[in-house]
Amino acid sequence: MRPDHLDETPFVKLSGVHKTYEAETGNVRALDPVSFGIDRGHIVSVVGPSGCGKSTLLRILAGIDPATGGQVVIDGQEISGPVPNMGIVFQRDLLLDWRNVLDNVMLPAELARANMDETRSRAVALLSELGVGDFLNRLPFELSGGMRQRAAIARALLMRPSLLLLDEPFSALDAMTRDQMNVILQRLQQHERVTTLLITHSIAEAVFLSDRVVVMSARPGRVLDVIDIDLPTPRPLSIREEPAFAAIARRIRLLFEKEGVLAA
Ligand SMILES: Nc1ncnc2c1ncn2[C@@H]1O[C@H](COP(=O)(O)OP(=O)(O)OP(=O)(O)O)[C@@H](O)[C@H]1O
Repeated sequence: MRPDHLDETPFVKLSGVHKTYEAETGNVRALDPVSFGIDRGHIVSVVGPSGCGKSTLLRILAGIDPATGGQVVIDGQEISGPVPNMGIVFQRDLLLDWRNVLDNVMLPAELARANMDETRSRAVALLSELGVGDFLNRLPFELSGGMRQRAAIARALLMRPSLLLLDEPFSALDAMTRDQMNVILQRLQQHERVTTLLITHSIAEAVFLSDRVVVMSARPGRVLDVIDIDLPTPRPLSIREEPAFAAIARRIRLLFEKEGVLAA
């Protein structure tokens, strides 16, 4: 673990970010001060138990929910409102039912009044890379959950965001589709190199996809450990059976066991 969980100059830097919700039924301390960094082009995962403040952290980073205290700096600028040029994917894909796949992916280009020809080529290329190039004219209801989520990822990446936020994007998918999505996302990241924060409940997914894993305690969430994942990339799924991978997963599991989050 780095002494202060921070790099010299990470692209994203959270310093002492904390959050207390003021609700009518009383205050909810959701996040204790959290500090870590995300280097440019890296994927950092936040893994932690339900209710530990992971989504809160993501919303603070997106600038759509203010922190109670602390500082978020993105590319040298402290954020004070919604972060421009950000891509976001939630557990629910939020595709528009009446638009076909290509038109769903093109939505951010329309909103930004971008050059439609150029962005359409990028949309088609992204969808092909994601394995849904043959489904451009299909409506969302005609697609499986995994295919819908691929379209949602293409939409989030279309405008080349400087930051990609993934809030448990694969947790509604079956285990095999989830594995497949992990491989696809990793392959895409090999050339997109977009700075990414991934929120997940899955230790294996976090270790497989990430350059760094932030391990959170139960609510109020605090950082239990920040682990740099030095496994070579690209990683085949079979890496999960290798001792180095298993050792990292075990280290994270033991932290949760020690906290009483997982039964020992
Ligand atoms: N707007 C709100 N007002 C009051 N409390 C809130 C609000 N949003 C979240 N909370 C509380 O803050 C805590 C953290 O919520 P959050 O959704 O960030 O957790 P999470 O780790 O993402 O959970 P999960 O893994 O189950 O999605 C929870 O106890 C939740 O009930």
